[in-house]
Amino acid sequence: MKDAQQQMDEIDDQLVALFKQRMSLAKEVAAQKYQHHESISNRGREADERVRLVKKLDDKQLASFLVDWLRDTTLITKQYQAHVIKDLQDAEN
Ligand SMILES: C=C(O[C@@H]1C=C(C(=O)O)C=C[C@H]1O)C(=O)O
Repeated sequence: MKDAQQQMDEIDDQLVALFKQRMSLAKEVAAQKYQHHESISNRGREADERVRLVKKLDDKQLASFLVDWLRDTTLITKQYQAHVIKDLQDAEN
């Protein structure tokens, strides 16, 4: 049990590094969306990614849990992008 929990903590360390990387890229995408007056949400891309990743997971039992995880991740990403765009707007005024 201890060993499994320790391994989960190590995975969390990797997730934090990946979270930071993903949010940094989301910031770049947000700036491009702001520049081109595009909406934050891209439901088509979200749906395509969901299909691709569920296929990649290849696990029927885990599929709906992955979909929930992706939904939360995408929501948090879009909240961050809204925050980034607000900062860009404020900087212009
Ligand atoms: C990161 C983007 O912005 C939004 C967030 C996404 C995500 O977190 O996967 C996907 C599409 C968009 O709704 C993007 O357009 O690529």
